Amino acid sequence: MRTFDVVVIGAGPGGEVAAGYLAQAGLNVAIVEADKVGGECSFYACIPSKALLRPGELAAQANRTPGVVGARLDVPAVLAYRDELIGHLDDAGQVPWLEERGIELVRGHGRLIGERRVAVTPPAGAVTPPAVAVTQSAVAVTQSAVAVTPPAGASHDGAGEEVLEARRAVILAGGTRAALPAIDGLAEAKPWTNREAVTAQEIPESLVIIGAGVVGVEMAQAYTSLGSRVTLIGRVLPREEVFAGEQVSASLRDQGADVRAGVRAVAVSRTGKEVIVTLSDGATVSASEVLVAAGRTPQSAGLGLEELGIAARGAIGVDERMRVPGADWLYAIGDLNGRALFTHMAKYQARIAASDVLGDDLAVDHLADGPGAPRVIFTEPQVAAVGVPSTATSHRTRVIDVPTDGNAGGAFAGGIGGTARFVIDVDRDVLAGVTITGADVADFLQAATIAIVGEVPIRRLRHAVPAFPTRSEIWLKFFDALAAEETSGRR
Ligand SMILES: Cc1cc2nc3c(=O)[nH]c(=O)nc-3n(C[C@H](O)[C@H](O)[C@H](O)COP(=O)(O)OP(=O)(O)OC[C@H]3O[C@@H](n4cnc5c(N)ncnc54)[C@H](O)[C@@H]3O)c2cc1C
Ligand SMILES: NC(=O)c1ccc[n+]([C@@H]2O[C@H](COP(=O)([O-])OP(=O)(O)OC[C@H]3O[C@@H](n4cnc5c(N)ncnc54)[C@H](O)[C@@H]3O)[C@@H](O)[C@H]2O)c1
Repeated sequence: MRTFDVVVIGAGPGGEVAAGYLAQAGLNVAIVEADKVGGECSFYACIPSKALLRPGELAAQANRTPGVVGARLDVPAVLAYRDELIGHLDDAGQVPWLEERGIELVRGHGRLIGERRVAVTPPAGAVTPPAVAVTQSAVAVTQSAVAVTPPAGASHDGAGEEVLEARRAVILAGGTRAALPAIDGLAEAKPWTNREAVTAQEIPESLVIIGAGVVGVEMAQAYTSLGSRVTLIGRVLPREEVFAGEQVSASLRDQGADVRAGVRAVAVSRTGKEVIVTLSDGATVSASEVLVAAGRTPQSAGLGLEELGIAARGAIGVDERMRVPGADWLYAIGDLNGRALFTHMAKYQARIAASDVLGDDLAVDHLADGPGAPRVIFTEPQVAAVGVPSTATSHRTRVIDVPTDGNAGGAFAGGIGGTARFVIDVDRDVLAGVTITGADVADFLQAATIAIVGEVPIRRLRHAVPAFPTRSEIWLKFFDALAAEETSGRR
């Protein structure tokens, strides 16, 4: 048995940042990873999806710009660029980051076998790694060859397990996998999940997407731009401001996608090369492939939690320090705790958990976590939002909408339009939520996040002057609209 100060299970963005933070503080840290260092984000989620989206976004923007004609995609080159960014599904490029910080990487599946004890089962076929074919699609994904040689001093039981002991804490950071909803025939139809969608080597002639949440709309955007005939099923971005879903739907339709927002998928079947999806209104849609984008399942089963008396179904509940109630040595961060399924929030929670292990207090009264966390959806238009939508707050609010491109800077922005909505908590005189749609609005979000997390009073915020001619003048338009309302209210 080897002993460390902290053992982290899962080397996605959450686990890596927690391990890095603790190692830099001088602690002796092990990180256990069953698949790829870098996690879902690096290989099957954020990075490849954005690599597929960005070229189409740029080409569309260029073609909307007066004086530019004929920008178009070279699809094989887009896929090659994506493959390069995900290291051809080999995590060798990620491991040095751990090594440089002196973090011990232990390959295998980790599970708790007692207080501060983790058993690691080496990956199946660890000595001669097999090629794992993902057969349900045009994709043949070969897992990176990971030879696991037991390190000096390691002790293994008869099943090849190694036991690690943590002096201080265990941090669970195992993330999620795509949920397969109970739709008749879905599993048998071998649907694509996010993994096949973002690693495909061929673009199917047509694609039907079940679920129009974040994964659904981003993949609808990407595959439409890459030449697939896309049908998107489900209410579009139901957790965001209604106008955001409407604008994204309208834009996808303009680009040629078939958006069926009022229905749900109720049955799926595959006949030969065709998948047929039956909708709740009785209609059917056929396509070459079906992508299920209907939410995520936390990877909490098989972690040994039930044996420790901790509920192990679904997301693992945590307090504001990311501690699992009833076990002061155990933390759960990132997607696994279900609070805010974003890479930046996994990394944020990692810093909170690590600082708690170190006895510092980063966690006091923070407003950044949970459903109001900052988020950007990389469609055309992009949707950048932080805090609560106007429909989801119980406070007395006032809503101010201004056009995203209704300022001098917007004249150069590619002509896609969009809306910037500011939701004011009237009693506290602070912003409760901001949603901005439009071309290239992702980086607008941080100003709104600072205003909300900093609880900057609106009367103070008016003195934050945006430069001319920048698109940040949406803030000026917001203050103008607010002043106009106040003036007319006084008359
Ligand atoms: C298609 C798609 C696109 C996305 N795009 C974005 C985006 O643009 N921006 C954004 O902020 N978020 C995005 N997300 C969400 C983002 O991917 C997640 O929020 C993020 O990956 C969560 O990080 P994590 O560290 O919690 O978990 P993960 O990245 O899921 O990593 C968990 C790791 O733990 C390992 N593991 C699990 N259980 C065990 C175990 N028992 N033993 C050992 N190892 C284990 C897994 O193999 C994995 O490597 C996207 C998600 C999807 C599906
Ligand atoms: N840009 C980003 O930051 C980004 C990108 C992708 C994913 N993510 C994260 O990943 C999470 C998971 O994304 P997701 O899209 O899988 O989940 P989601 O929860 O955002 O959306 C899933 C949608 O599928 C719908 N659905 C379920 N069953 C259905 C059916 N039978 N027919 C039609 N619709 C059905 C649900 O009602 C829901 O609206 C997101 O919440 C987000 O936090 C972030």
